Amino acid sequence: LPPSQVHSVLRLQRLLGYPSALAHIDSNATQGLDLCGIPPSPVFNLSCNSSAGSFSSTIVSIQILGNATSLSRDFSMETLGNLLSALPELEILGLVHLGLWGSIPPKLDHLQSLRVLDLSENSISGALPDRLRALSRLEILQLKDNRLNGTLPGWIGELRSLRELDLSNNAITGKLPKSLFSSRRNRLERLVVSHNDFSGNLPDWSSDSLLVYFNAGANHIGPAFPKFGYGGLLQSLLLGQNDITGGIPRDAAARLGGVRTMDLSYNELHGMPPAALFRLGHIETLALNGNQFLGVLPYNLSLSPSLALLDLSSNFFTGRVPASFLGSGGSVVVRFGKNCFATRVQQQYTRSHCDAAARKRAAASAAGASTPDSHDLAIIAGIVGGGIALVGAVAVFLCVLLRCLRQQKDDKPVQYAASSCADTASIGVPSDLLSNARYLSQSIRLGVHSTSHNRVFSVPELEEATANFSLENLIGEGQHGKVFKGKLHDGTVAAVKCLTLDSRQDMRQLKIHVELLVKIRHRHLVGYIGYSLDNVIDGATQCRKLYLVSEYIDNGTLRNHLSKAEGREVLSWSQRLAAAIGAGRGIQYLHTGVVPGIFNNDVNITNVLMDQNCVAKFTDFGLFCFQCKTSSSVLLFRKLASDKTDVYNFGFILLEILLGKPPTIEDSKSSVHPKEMLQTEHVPRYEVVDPAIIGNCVAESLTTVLEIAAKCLSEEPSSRPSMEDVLWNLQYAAQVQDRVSGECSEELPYVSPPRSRFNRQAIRTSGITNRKNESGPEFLR
Ligand SMILES: Nc1ncnc2c1ncn2[C@@H]1O[C@H](COP(=O)(O)OP(=O)(O)OP(=O)(O)O)[C@@H](O)[C@H]1O
Repeated sequence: LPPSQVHSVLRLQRLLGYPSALAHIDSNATQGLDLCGIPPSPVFNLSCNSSAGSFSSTIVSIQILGNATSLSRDFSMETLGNLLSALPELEILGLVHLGLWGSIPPKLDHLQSLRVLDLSENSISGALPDRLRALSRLEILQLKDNRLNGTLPGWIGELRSLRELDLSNNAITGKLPKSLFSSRRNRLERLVVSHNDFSGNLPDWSSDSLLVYFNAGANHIGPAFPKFGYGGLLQSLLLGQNDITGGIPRDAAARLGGVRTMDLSYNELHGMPPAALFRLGHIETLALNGNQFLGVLPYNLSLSPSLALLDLSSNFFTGRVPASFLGSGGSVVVRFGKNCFATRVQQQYTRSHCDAAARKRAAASAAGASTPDSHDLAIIAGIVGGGIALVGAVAVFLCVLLRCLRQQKDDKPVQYAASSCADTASIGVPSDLLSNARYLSQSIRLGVHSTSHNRVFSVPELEEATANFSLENLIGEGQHGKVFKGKLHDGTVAAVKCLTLDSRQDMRQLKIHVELLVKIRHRHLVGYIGYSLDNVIDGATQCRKLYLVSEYIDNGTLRNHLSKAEGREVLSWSQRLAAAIGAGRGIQYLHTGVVPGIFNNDVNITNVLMDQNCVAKFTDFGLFCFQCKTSSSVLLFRKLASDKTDVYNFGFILLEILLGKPPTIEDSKSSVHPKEMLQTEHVPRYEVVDPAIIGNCVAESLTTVLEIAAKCLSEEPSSRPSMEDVLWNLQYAAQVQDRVSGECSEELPYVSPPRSRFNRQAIRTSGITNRKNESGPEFLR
């Protein structure tokens, strides 16, 4: 390399605060430094080109993946721009998760050969500088997860070579430029602008657009439904959480014939979705939930055979549930709760709830407060036939009224009952699609780390990481298989779990499921970093291997922390509550934060791992369908599973934190099984509680946990509480404890006293909490 280029790399290393990705570059050894010879790794890649007949090379690619949260005050984007402009042959530039801050340096326009520019996951602010329009060879522009603002310039769609643009998770405002949607201007196939502040209608979509993937979820796009050209190539249309109002035009299905994933959830769509939408030839995921659709779906509504997930929940549908939604044996998951269907399946509201919404909509249409949907418009057009506007308005009113009346007549009179089930639906986290990147951004919003690691590993890579799955690296073995400790290429220490699969299992569905699992991120879940699916099928067993790679959590299980082993102090009552709340939050996220929910999660105290900061993290989730002998459909599994098994098993975790040891008959001082001690006929006794917590544990707090544990362990699933209810009680218990003892276990929201007081009287009189401390709170003695 010419010395000037070596110098630039060394200056870059200094400017970026010596990130660990560049640790192997000796900044003092300018002489003989072979930058072009450094082998590529997942965090650093530098490649060079040497032209024929020339003795020197030139740098054509630099990719650095950092782990910084922010760079020092001395950092300057301008300096970065100057420095990079000294590498004019650069074709690929990736500076990801390095904490870069400031505006994009205009000088990047000197990099005329640039094909890939990736500055994702930094803190870059400001607008896109106009001078970047000179980058005519740019094919991929990734600026996601930054703080960009301002409007999106029209020239962005004029970059003739552009194939992929990702601006998600920024604060960009204004309309999306028309140029982005025309193949005459660019080669764009993938456009991701989700989680910004874009507003206004989308420009008409020309039929020659090459877009295959379009994600503009979580903006303010609307009110008009976008107009798509016929015969487009679009496969993923993600427009959830926007402001699109009115009906879905009847010809939308014909225009979107190739779509596999369609998310229109959480808009303000109303009327009736066209039946053709449900029958799209390639559709796999269709999310229409969280809108204002109303009316009666045809009982014989047919669904496309390719459909795997249909979400119609949280609308105002009435009448009978279409037969296809309840059909058994198929692999489609249909969510239709929170409507007013005449069924007790999934949670339904009473008919009056939906009728009120229908009246409101009719009134709004009549008052012209909202745009009438296209169907209404067609009828108006027919009636009015180009007549006077006033007559038109009256006609709209009459028409809507007539439709409502006809609809009421058609609906069979059914007794609608409000569901008595606890509301386990999503709270705050919107429904989502299996393949939607919003999972990641939601997770990031929930305060979790970069997801850059998620990837497919090769088997040799994992063999290298675990020294050929050597015994020294074996951490343990559970019902799903062996777990090994391993060191990945980039130095990350990971746990590698080997699962055995029946080769007859539907690999496509399994892959969808695993790809979802590796995207899930939550503070209280051990994240899966990636996976590897071995293609070799064992001739004797007809099984194949799946390796799941997850974060390595090295502070033992919650069970380890309840006994004095390895010089560890046992957890206090507050700490036990914090751990239970943490694990519970992780499990609740699996039930309600992912759609369809993930249940039957092998909830078990040895699957609650403690990190160095004593934060509890639940692991092994989503593995219910991986046993070798099972060949049933993954999606069907998910459809049939419920949260009540997890709640039951969570009861055992609560029991163990109370007892301080595994709840087995042999260990119990009593002849009654500890679980039964919590039931009505066997009132809990003082002796069952771990002596280590007696004395610092507030009686009210303990009683609350005893009660909710007893409820979780009810034999009858319908008597068990939801995870949300359990958490609510645990938070109350922690709050009572912390207020009195002054221990602060974790930041907890304030909760009022528990709603359900299960068998409180029996427990109170059992001798467990009946001694009042004169000087204040009741401590258990
Ligand atoms: N991500 C991880 N980091 C550190 N240790 C782990 C991790 N995952 C599992 N382990 C450890 O590996 C061992 C085996 O775990 P595994 O989950 O397979 O079985 P288990 O929890 O003991 O039983 P079960 O199969 O019933 O869940 C346990 O000791 C567990 O603590």
